[in-house]
Amino acid sequence: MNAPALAEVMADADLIHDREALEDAIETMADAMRDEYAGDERPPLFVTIMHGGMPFAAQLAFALGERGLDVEFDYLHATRYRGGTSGSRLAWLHRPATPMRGRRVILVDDILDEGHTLKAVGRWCEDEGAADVRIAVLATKVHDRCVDGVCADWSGVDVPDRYVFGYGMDYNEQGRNLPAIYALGE
Ligand SMILES: O=P(O)(O)OC[C@H]1O[C@H](OP(=O)(O)OP(=O)(O)O)[C@H](O)[C@@H]1O
Ligand code: HPA
Repeated sequence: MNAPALAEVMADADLIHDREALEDAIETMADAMRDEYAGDERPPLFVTIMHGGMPFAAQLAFALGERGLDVEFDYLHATRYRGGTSGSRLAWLHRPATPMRGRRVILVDDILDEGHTLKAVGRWCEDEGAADVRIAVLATKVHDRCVDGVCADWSGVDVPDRYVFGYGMDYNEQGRNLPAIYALGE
């Protein structure tokens, strides 16, 4: 069966965080991140987790640049939801090309939900020899199902324990470019 169209879903959805709130949260996060890396000789490796992390990563990168912190870009694609609303086995679609050995790595993603994605990706970076792996997410979902030992070093906003979309996050591959976060109607 086809998923409902975005317009239908939006009619029932709740606005959770508007664009202004998200942009403010990103600015605040950039202040803290700049302080963490300001004294380093080499720029951190800023790894965007596709697809969902892309809009947030772009905005965070500009906010860091504005504060004088250079970052080196790479990206990876690992997916657990594949357009659906519940997670399954993690599939790697692309791994970063930049050698991780000795690098300080920032993993940049839209949401920390149950944490399986960031746990697996973080472990892979460590296995590749990263000196330090930190996590920056736009949103953290509030529940008690997060895998042990995974938490974001920087998180913009909390979201309720509902399926959320917008600002990079999809509802059946729709709505990623909405400039706010919504929750599916209950
Ligand atoms: O904490 P978890 O429960 O592991 O879920 C979080 C992950 O799920 C989403 O990715 P998704 O698998 O939907 O891939 P996509 O970004 O390409 O949509 C999101 O972008 C995170 O990477
Ligand atoms: O609530 C969610 N929305 C979109 N993508 C996600 N990936 C994990 N949880 C979510």
